[in-house]
Amino acid sequence: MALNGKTAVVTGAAMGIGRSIAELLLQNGAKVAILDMNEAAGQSLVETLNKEHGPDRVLFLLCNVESGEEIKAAFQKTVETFGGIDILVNNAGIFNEIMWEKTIGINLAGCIRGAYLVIEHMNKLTGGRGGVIVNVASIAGIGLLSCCPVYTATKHGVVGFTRAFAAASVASGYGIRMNALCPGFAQTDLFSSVQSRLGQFSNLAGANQELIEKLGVLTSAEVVQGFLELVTDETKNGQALIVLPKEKKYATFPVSPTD
Ligand SMILES: NC(=O)c1ccc[n+]([C@@H]2O[C@H](COP(=O)([O-])OP(=O)(O)OC[C@H]3O[C@@H](n4cnc5c(N)ncnc54)[C@H](O)[C@@H]3O)[C@@H](O)[C@H]2O)c1
Ligand SMILES: CCCCC[C@H](O)CC\C=C/C=C/C=C/[C@@H](O)[C@@H](O)CCCC(=O)O
Repeated sequence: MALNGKTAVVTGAAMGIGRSIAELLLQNGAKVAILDMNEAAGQSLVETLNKEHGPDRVLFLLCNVESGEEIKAAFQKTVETFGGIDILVNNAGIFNEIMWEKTIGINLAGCIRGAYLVIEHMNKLTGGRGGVIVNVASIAGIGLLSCCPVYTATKHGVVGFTRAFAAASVASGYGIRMNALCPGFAQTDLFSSVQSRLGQFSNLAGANQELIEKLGVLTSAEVVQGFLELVTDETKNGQALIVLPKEKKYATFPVSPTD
């Protein structure tokens, strides 16, 4: 899929990985709706991007992905402004083992909520032009991170949802691809604040630090190169792309648990 002229919606795009994804999409000629619950950061980013990319290509919409109503309204505004939605990036996420139900509500339910609400705008069976959804999971969606069982569960959930939805979309003729981006540690606000949000497993902070030193830390710019591949390569559907500082590879899964 060529990005030029396409319309993308990116959740949690006021900063961090989401911001880098929005910038990459703009650099490649797409129009972008930035959804975030941080209004000050979102408005300030749009002012910067308007100067860099010209007016009328970027839109900030205040939206908490915990609310289906807010997501629905933001998608509607995007369609009215840009004429449709071709790409959805479910990126909004938090790391908080203390507020674990909120973590599930944002990281996993927020992703499902976004996907199910964008179907009406993309589904070829109901007059849409098809599209692609990328869910920002994590390598904690493939392997475990013992310091954060709930974060790990949400990201495993995102990967499972991605694989099953992709198969369901093919079987149903929706014309919507879905892939999961699975980065390792990346230098963002989420990453910097982990220590104070480990809750009952803060005793495992040291072991986690050793893992960080072993795997290294990605820049957001490195993460988004993987994203570009998942969006533009039309052969990729139901894939989970692992991105680490020195390598990029697709996750493999057993064909069937009974094999
Ligand atoms: N930083 C890492 O090491 C890392 C690694 C792998 C995957 N990820 C995933 O990447 C995604 C982005 O993380 P990041 O590191 O850029 O985080 P970040 O904290 O830097 O940015 C997250 C953005 O999401 C927004 N947000 C949070 N909750 C929201 C909500 N309910 N509704 C709307 N917006 C909301 C925040 O306001 C912020 O702008 C997350 O899903 C995270 O799990 C991060
Ligand atoms: C505290 C992490 C905050 C950022 C979370 C991000 O989503 C990044 C996750 C990055 C790395 C995950 C690595 C998982 C590795 C496992 O597969 C395994 O190799 C290591 C198990 C070590 C352990 O017991 O925790």
